[in-house]
Amino acid sequence: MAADLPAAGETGVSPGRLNEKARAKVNLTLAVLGRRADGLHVLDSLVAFAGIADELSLEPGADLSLEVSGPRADETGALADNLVLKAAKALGERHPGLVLGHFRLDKRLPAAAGIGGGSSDAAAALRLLARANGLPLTDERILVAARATGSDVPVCLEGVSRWMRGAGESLSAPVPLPPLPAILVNPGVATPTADVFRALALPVGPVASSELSLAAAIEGERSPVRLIDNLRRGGNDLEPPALALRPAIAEALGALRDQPACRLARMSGSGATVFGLFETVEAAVEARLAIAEHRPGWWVVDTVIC
Ligand SMILES: C[C@@](CO)(OP(=O)(O)O)[C@H](O)COP(=O)(O)OP(=O)(O)OC[C@H]1O[C@@H](n2ccc(N)nc2=O)[C@H](O)[C@@H]1O
Ligand SMILES: Nc1ncnc2c1ncn2[C@@H]1O[C@H](COP(=O)(O)OP(=O)(O)O)[C@@H](O)[C@H]1O
Repeated sequence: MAADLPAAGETGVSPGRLNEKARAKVNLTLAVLGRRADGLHVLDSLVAFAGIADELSLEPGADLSLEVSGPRADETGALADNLVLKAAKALGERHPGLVLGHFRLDKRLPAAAGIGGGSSDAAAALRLLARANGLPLTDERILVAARATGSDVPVCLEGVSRWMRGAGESLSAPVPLPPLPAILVNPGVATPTADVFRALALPVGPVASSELSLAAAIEGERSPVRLIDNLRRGGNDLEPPALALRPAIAEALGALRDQPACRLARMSGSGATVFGLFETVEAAVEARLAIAEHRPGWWVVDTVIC
């Protein structure tokens, strides 16, 4: 797939192709604290990133264009609606004369899967444009463009673990986590985010939440085992509506829980991807092999989350 879009800036001297990884986002916990008058939901979520990633590159130039290839290219929808282009245009509107260029996306992560593939691609596009234009990632125009592109894009901008609050616009300082051996399992059912929030059927206002803030318990934790114990005290409030819409998610969670070494199995974001946490990489690989053997149609990868 390829398309050319109108020029939106001056040609800079091409310093060559720039590359960025767009890592999968994982919501280790996700509490829904209420619904705002604008309809968006107020979240409190510990967001981390996995090693598995899409690859995005940019050949800087005057014209904005994108080509998408890779095993999951077909899932990204219409090229003109790609979040890479949305992010680039959002920044171009706020920065006249921005050097743009030709993006190439190698799409490996499933789309509409709760692991923010599109958001992470959009954030990688902003990082590439920042590099091509000599802008710091803290430039206000980049932050505003990230927010305008999607709720998950700001946290994906630097791609380090943080508490994400509000509708994604409020981020904590980085929360360093020990590397967590994990597997990601997607049972092959696209799960649009808006459908899952709608299924929660929350009225506008706060919800009574019994969930304790885990921030203090997790701060500075260097032991994966204790971290997983604390994460177990949290949850994902989007699991019940997502499971009602997509029963295959319950099967994926069941497959993880059947693995004796799996210490925590939970859905990420609005699904349908679920993650399992393990104490060692070897245990994660063994579980990945076992699940993949029984479910050849599912996307099952081992990775490390941090
Ligand atoms: C739920 C989360 C958790 O990280 O992840 P995903 O499941 O999408 O990966 C995110 O908040 C999703 O962020 P993102 O995927 O960027 O969503 P957006 O495009 O901004 O919003 C899509 C739609 O979801 C609903 N939405 C989104 C975020 C939010 N806090 N409240 C909402 O109600 C709205 O209906 C919105 O129109
Ligand atoms: N680069 C992209 N990668 C994936 N999906 C994209 C991309 N650009 C636009 N989309 C659209 O955005 C929707 C949400 O994608 P994604 O960010 O992967 O899901 P989620 O919000 O569940 O984490 C997809 O259904 C797809 O139509």
